[in-house]
Amino acid sequence: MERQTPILEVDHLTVVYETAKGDVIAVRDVSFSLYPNEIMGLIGESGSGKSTMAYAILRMLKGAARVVHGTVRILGKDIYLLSPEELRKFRWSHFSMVFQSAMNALNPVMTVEAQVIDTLKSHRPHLTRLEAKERALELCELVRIDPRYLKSYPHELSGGMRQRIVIAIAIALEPSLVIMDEPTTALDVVVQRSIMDQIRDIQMRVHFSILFISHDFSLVSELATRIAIMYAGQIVEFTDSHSLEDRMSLHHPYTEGLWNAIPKLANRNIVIEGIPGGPPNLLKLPEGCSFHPRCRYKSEICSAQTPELKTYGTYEIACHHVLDKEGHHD
Ligand SMILES: Nc1ncnc2c1ncn2[C@@H]1O[C@H](COP(=O)(O)OP(=O)(O)OP(=O)(O)O)[C@@H](O)[C@H]1O
Repeated sequence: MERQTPILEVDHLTVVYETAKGDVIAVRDVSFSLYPNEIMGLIGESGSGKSTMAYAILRMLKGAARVVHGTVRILGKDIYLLSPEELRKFRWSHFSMVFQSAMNALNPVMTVEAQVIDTLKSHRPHLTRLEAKERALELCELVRIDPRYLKSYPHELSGGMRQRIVIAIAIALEPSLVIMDEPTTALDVVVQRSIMDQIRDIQMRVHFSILFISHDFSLVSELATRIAIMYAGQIVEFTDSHSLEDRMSLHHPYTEGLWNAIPKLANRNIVIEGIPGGPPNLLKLPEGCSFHPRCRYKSEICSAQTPELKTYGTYEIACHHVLDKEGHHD
């Protein structure tokens, strides 16, 4: 299939937190592209650098965090070369975001309708109030919220409804890219499921690309077609979600560990295996492959040489043993 021009291009991105103890390299030389209408998942354990990468892409890093290398292009524009005013115009119109905490994203002293209209009018000043109100109604329909809630304040809505409103605001200006960072994590499982279904439904109706960040592998594998697996600031694998289960032996050992840690309904008696050990200290990564101290397949080369991402069919995997680890399976 011939690929279109990417919506998002991340090229050799490296982000550090400058701390008294030294630079914490939270994102290390990450490159990938996201294409029109594509939903790409980004998963990894807590502390692997997912949120830092999201904030870097959005040019929203704060405090001690710095992009020290690499570029981020959205619709071909290097967003770090935009002036603050250009960035303000570009954000929401071309890319937007949905974070975990809807409560923090919404203004507690404005009605939902005022907030939707505010976003619309600040980027499309020529819209009349009536047109903005009509668009707010349309958006309500899209996220399946009864329009009467437009007159409510955020605290009057449930967590799931608030998150739907945040999604409505994120897509209000028809951006090409929406970055979602754990958008359902704060919600209970039933609401989480309904929001996931809705995200898929909205994306099919209005078409935009999504970078969906989560630590929940099963959630991501249901939504995304392509998945990036992040470990200690690096992408160690790009995989497609269709054949995940069938070909588990042909994945990075970390991917295998994350997958095996998911409770499977069909196999209730199976003991869930976690990944031994914990994430490495980002101030001082292990030599060679940073996953090797936790890896059951490791050999001498793993502590001596950093594996590069290599292509295996539709996958890219950074592991010295991906082809021979099959024989190690119990
Ligand atoms: N302000 C900071 N100063 C120093 N290090 C930080 C700072 N914020 C984050 N880090 C470090 O950067 C690394 C990446 O953090 P990040 O929050 O991006 O990971 P994450 O994968 O999104 O984790 P989570 O799922 O818990 O949000 C972590 O090891 C974290 O300790």
